[in-house]
Amino acid sequence: MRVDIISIFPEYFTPLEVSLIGKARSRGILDIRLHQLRDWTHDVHRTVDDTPYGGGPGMVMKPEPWAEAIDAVIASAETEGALPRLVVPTPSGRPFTQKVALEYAREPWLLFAPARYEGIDARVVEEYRERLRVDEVSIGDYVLAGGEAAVLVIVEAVARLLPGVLGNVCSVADDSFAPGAMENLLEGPVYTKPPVWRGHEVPPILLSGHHAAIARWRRDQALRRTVERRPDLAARLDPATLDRRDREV
Ligand SMILES: Nc1cc(-c2ccc3cc[nH]c3c2)n[nH]1
Repeated sequence: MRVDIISIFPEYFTPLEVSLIGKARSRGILDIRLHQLRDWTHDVHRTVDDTPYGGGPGMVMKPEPWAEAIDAVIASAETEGALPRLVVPTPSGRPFTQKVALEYAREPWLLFAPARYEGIDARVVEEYRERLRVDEVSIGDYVLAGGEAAVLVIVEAVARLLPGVLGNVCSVADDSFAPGAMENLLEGPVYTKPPVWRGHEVPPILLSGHHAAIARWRRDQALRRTVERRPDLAARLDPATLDRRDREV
């Protein structure tokens, strides 16, 4: 997968050089390319923003630098054999969920446009909707100072789904929210050695070796945690699933 990120703070993405993503890049699974938006300005101050039409606080990102940067990145579409999906993080976007992460993980090429200030002139998204698939996505109902942190979140959530990135394939299938058995379910508690730590014992079932009973216990813990912490997700569960939780307690 190729990932292009255009930003006025490319140094924000240094974390993508370490850990799982860093290894995936060195193994050629991920090809992440960073671009400084200001390289597509033509004034001495390398200006990327201006005052908002209609008044109001803050500044808006000018359309020209973004369009020149995006055009430059997608110019290599011929060699890529396809155009990228343009992803624009914004508080007003569609929710970025595990389902969307799985969708993105199937894409050969993602192009991220993290904004700053009050956002990017709306005509940029309008312009590229004619040529690209454009997604305005939100990573949650809170407001960041810019889109870079959202891009880090999205890239990590997507990269870990790519074949070869995570060591143990099973761990992806068991993710919270993963389609199938874990859909709309939170993961339950996890434990490792020592069996007793500061007087806290590991639940005995986990040391029993009874794999079917352990699987049932884990699902029950996931159901309990979901009902307690995320009633909105629990409401989507099959009532029979919830009933079974009660019977198996
Ligand atoms: N989910 C979410 C996205 C954002 C976001 C995205 C881009 C910009 C640009 C300036 N502030 C921004 C905030 N906040 N929260």
